[in-house]
Amino acid sequence: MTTIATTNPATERVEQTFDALSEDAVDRYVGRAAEAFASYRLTPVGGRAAWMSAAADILDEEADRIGAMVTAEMGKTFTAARAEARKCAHACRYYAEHAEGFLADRPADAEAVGASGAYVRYQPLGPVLAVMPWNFPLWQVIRFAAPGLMAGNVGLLKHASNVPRTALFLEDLFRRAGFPEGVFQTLLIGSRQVERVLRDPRVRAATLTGSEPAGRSVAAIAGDEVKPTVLELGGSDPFVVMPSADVAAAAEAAATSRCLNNGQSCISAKRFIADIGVADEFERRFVEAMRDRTVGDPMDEGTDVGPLASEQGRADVEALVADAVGKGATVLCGGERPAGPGWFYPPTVISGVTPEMRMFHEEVFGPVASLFRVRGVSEAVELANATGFGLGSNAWTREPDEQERFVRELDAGQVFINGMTTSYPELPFGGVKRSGYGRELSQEGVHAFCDAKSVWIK
Ligand SMILES: O=CCCC(=O)O
Repeated sequence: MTTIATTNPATERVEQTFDALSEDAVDRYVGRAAEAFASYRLTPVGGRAAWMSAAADILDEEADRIGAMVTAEMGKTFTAARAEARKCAHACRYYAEHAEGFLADRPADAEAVGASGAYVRYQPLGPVLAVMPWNFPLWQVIRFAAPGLMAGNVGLLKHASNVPRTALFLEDLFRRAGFPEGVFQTLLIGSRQVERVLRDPRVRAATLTGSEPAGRSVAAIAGDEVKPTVLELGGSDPFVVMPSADVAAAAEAAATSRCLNNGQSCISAKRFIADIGVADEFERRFVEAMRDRTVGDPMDEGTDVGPLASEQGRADVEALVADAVGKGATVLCGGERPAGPGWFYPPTVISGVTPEMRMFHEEVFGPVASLFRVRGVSEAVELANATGFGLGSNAWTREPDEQERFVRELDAGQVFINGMTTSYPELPFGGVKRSGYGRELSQEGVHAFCDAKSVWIK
């Protein structure tokens, strides 16, 4: 039985528990979604845009309150939680402004197909089940919902069980913004109830951001039902530093990326690969920057790193570090949990990580970096790609030829040169290999849940 509860990771105190919906209730929610879709799909895009802009205004106006709610549920710093609310507002506005263009009919060569007119029309799929994680509990949902709803779909959210207040807030947000009843609903359900919803013929597609096992399971059921899916799974992003790089800037960005969201972001850089020409300097600066991060109360605006979201999450990180150290790796900073309540874990840098260690292959979902040394671009690319994941990637070099090689050869859905991987509504987001498939955000995110209907007229 899944516990749906708000437990403050900084205090370990359970603040509120929630009952999961009964099967009958879930059935009513799905029915309401199907009914809402029948009329919502016909609403003009301009009307949807007005509601989406209203959602953006609420997110901006209430960013402080929303931020405090998120911090209390999953432990990210208040500063980061408030920034997340504002980023969501920006995304809602972006789709309100651009969706009409993304959804416009695309003309085709009528003469070539023997027609007097031919074009492609983008039409919504229907109710989409969104299975979402706790790490960016607002943003991960908005990343689907803003483009998805603008395209005329309706959403059913199954959020992670540790962020129920945020999940309910999101339903309320879209209702208050003016979207018709049933267009966006939160299902407070456990993961065992997901299969039934996904197999319901009224649900037409699914999107999942989360772990690889969860992705496999949802994709397998959806495949059996012949329903499309978008999967955004884990990552173990490389961060390469070459001799021509601005090493000071790279080291600071490296620490920011690794400590982002208390180390719990799929696109945090996790494996730091420095060319031998700058490895000593990079290591010194990076370890210093990681040591300088302030760990503490996530509500305090001076805190850089709050607690991990769960006790299990911290135990998983500790097990990966212990495995590496037990097999000969060296801890350069951090590596010990602090005393006292809260699921804190300090920024940690580890060198000497080898393929025998779990950390070499697995995603570390906490502020722990592994450090490697290579000679030249070919070795850097080989090591960067020596992972089953392929979400984001970062390379620091001022040499145009090297930049082009990293762009071409890194196996990842994103490559950032002289910067850290970040998601933007303006750019498609997603992974390759075991990091998933399909794209969210930008025009691709709108089309992900559309049928491209070919129209031929004589
Ligand atoms: O955890 C992965 C998503 C992070 C983001 O979209 O910024």
